[in-house]
Amino acid sequence: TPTKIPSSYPILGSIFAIWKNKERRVQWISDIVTSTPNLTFTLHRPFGYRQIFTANAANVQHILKSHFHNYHKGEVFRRTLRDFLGDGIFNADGENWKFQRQVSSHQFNTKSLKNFVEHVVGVELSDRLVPILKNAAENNNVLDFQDVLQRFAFDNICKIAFGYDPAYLTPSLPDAKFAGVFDNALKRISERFNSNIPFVWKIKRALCIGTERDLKITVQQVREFASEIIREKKQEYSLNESNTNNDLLSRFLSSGHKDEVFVTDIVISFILAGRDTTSAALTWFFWLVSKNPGVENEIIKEIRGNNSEGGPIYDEVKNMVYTHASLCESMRLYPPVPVSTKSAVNDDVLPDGTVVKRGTRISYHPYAMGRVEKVWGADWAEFRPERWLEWEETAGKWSFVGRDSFTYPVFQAGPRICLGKEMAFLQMKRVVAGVLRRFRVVPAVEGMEPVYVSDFTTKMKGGFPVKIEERVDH
Ligand code: HEM
Repeated sequence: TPTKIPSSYPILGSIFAIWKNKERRVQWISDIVTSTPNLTFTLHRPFGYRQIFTANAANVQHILKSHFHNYHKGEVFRRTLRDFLGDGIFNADGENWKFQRQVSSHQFNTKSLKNFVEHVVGVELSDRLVPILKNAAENNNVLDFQDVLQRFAFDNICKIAFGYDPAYLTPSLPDAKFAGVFDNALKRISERFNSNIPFVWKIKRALCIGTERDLKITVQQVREFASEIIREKKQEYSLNESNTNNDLLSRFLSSGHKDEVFVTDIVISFILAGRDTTSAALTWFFWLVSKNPGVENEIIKEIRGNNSEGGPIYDEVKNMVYTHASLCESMRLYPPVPVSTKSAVNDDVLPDGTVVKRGTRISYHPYAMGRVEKVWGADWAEFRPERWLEWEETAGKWSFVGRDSFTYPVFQAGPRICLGKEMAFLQMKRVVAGVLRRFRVVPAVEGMEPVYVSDFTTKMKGGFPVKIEERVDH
């Protein structure tokens, strides 16, 4: 294919092309990157700002692992997000990052994960999601499945992060105050990244006008809400030092970290990480499955093979190989985090020869990487879980054949690989089993082709309207 690199002009850079493609930034960059010989290109933004995009696995390994110390979140990223995320793990580099990573990692040990999938996810599923689906099936209602899955994930992550249940997924699908303000704050902060002239937001912030004024208000609301819960927790602690709650906040409090601002930062980062990611993955997954009945049948065979009442738990969920492959395959095409950006600390040269100047922003692009023909073959556009599987003739079952995390960096890779990866898979597989065992999820509009949009994570534009059918043979 001929390369599609946009024209660039002095001072203005490629502003016209950027502007023209602003509604489909991710797909546009993906088309360009996959058309270049090295799977790498440099976008010239206005005023001399450069940004390198790459879908080259050797470059990704270089940035995320072998030269990890040269690629930070960096000051631009940190300053842009600081008003919302403070110094939470998502917005931290160096020692501060290391410390948070270390304390939080205990939240993801086998015992915590077991508890999470059996209790937190299990209860949300049986007490909330299944009754809502049953009701929709009986009344032939249309549900926005994206919204339902976001509510599910929000309840879950709040319980993990600070042992608080916002009860966002209840039959009336209420406006939960915390979720609402969190959403608004996120939308406003991502506008900073998407503005074409990078410093305009700073002027607006200094003057406290427009979107920056709204941002200030919503961020304050998020933080007040979080602080209130934290204060309650601290009080619980002072009354009962031996409290053995297993949420993340309790873990930080019991390790002696009681600085309210700092623990608020931590909690907010975790909510951001765990909230829209699994719901985005599942939304696209259910759409793809609805279009591929052969895949749906295989998944159901696997779930029923597990055979436990009320849906499979920890060990069985772990063993759902075909479902695991189907989730990997849907995230290859629709990665919840489509692009992730680092900043070079010093001058460097990437393995493909691309020269990187100190301070340059460099983004690896999982969305493009799932579309590279040389890697996935001529049928890359097809949803085919079997590309992740091998049939073991003697055992009579599938086994999973993973890709290395640099070819498939959907969860990032290297020292900062997603902390919640295993938790996310457990949660998603439990939801898939709990839903598909009993229901069919059918797009309300036949032949629907959703529009992929993204800020930090991806969404289906306008939601995913579905009808729910209860299986007669469940
Ligand atoms: C399908 C679901 C998920 C996907 C695709 C995903 C993907 C990612 C990606 C790409 C990053 C790197 C972001 C960056 O720094 O640019 C990341 C980081 C992170 N994720 Fe996930 N994530 C998922 C679910 C979760 C869940 C459920 C949790 C927590 C409960 C979680 C916790 C984290 C944390 C704490 C980090 C920061 C790690 C660090 O900087 O050291 N993630 N994730």
